Amino acid sequence: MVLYGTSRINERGHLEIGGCDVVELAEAYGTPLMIYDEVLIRRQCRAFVQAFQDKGMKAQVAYASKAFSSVAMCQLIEEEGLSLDVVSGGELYTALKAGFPPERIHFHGNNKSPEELNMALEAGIGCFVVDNFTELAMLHTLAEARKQQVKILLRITPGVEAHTHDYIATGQEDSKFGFDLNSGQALQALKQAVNQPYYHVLGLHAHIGSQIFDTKAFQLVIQRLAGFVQEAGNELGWPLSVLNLGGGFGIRYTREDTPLSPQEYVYALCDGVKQEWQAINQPLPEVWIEPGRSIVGEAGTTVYTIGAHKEVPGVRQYISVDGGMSDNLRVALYQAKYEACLANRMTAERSEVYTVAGKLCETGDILIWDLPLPPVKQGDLLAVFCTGAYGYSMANNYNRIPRPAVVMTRDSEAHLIIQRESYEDLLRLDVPLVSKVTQK
Ligand SMILES: Cc1ncc(COP(=O)(O)O)c(C=O)c1O
Ligand SMILES: N[C@@H](CCCC[NH3+])C(=O)O
Repeated sequence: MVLYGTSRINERGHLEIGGCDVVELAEAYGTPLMIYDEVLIRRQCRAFVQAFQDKGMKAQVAYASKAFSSVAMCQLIEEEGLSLDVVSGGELYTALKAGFPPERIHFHGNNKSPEELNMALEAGIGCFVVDNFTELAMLHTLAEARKQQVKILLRITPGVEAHTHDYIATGQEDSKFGFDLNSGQALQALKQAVNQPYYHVLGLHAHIGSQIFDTKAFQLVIQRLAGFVQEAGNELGWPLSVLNLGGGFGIRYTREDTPLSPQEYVYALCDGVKQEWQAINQPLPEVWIEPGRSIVGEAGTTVYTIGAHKEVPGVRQYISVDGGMSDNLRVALYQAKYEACLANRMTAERSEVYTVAGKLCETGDILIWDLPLPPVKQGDLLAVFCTGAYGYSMANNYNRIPRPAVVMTRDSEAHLIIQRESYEDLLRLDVPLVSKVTQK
C-alpha cells in the first residue's frame, strides 16, 4: 500500500494523517470525511516554485482552484505565494472572500458571462485568459466602458493530443477550448487583440489536458508555440512576455501510475522553452504554469463507514459505504482507479476481495472494483487515498445526500475547513409549492 505525505500507521494499527488518528477524526467529525494533509499540499507548492528558481527562470505558479476550492485553501495558497487560477464567478468570489490578492488571480473559462467579466474587472484581477472571439470582443467592450486597461493571455489550442482520458484531454484541434493554431484562428485573434487599445497582450496560454505522465506532449506544445511566436513576431513585431503552459501534471492514484516529480516536469518545461526560444532567437518569456491535481490530489483522503455487505455467489462480494458518486464522481465519469485500506485495521491481512459500492441509486456508483481487504465488518472505516483533486470540487447532492465535512491536519491537530452539509442546508433554497389545486 502506498502511504502519502505525512501518513503512517500508528501504534494502534490505525491510519494517521498529519499526526491525527483517522479513527478519532471519524468519531469527531463523522463520515464521509475528507482529510487534507496540509504539510503535503505546502510541500507540493514549494516544489514547483523551487524548481523554477533552480533553473533561474522567471515564473508564476498558479494553483488551479477547480481541483479544490475553499476559503481556507485559497488562504493557504496565498501564504505560499502562489497565484490562483479561477474559472467561474464562484471560484473568483471564494478567492476574493478569502482575501486573495486580486492581482495574483487569473481568470479562465470558455464561456465567461458579462457579469463574471465585470466582477473580475471590478476586482482588478491580474489577467484574463481569453478563450474565443466572443470573449475577445466582449471583454474589450466592457473594459472600454470602464476605461480600464486589462492584461490578457490568448488561450491557444495547439493541436497536440495528450495521452490521457478523452474527457480530460483539451489540446486537440476538436476542442471547445481556445483559438486553434492550425486553422489560423490563433493568429487572427492575436492581430485583433494587439490592435485593441484597452488590451495589454501578455502572451499565450496552452493547456493540453490532465493526468499526464511524461513531458513529450509538453515539448511538442512548446515547439508549436515557438513556431507561432516566430510567425506572429514576423508579422506583428509583437514581443511575448508570458508563456503559460497550463497544468496537467500527473499523480499516483495507484501503483500502476508513474508520474514525474514537480521538479522533473518543471525542469523539462524550462529546458524546452530555453531551447526553442534560442532557436527562434527571441528573448525568454516568463513561464507560467497552473497545477491543480498535483498540488492537492495526493494530499486528500476520503474516509467512509462501511455498511451493507452483499455476496453474489461465485461472482463477487459488494460492500457499501456511506458516500459514493456524490463525493467522488471521477470513477463514474472517467473510470478512475483508487487504492484504499481499512483505516481502523491497517495491519490486518488482506485475505478477501471486495467491490466497494456507493449508496447512490445508480448501478455505476462503484468506487473501487476488486479491492483486497481484510474480512470487513459493518462499521469498519474505509480510507480511499488520493481523492484531494476533483473530489469535493465535483461533489453533488444527487439523492439529496449532503456533502461531506473537510478537515486539514497538521502537527497532530485537525482544523475543520468545510462543515458537513446538513439536511437543513439541502432545503435552504427550496421554495414551497403555491398550490393551484382547490380543496374539495
Ligand atoms: C486551463 C486549465 N489549467 C489548469 C488545469 C489544471 O489541471 P491539473 O489539475 O491536471 O493540473 C486545468 C484542468 O485540466 C485546465 O483546464
Ligand atoms: N475533473 C477532471 C479534470 C478536468 C480538469 C479541468 N480541465 C478530473 O477529475 O480528472
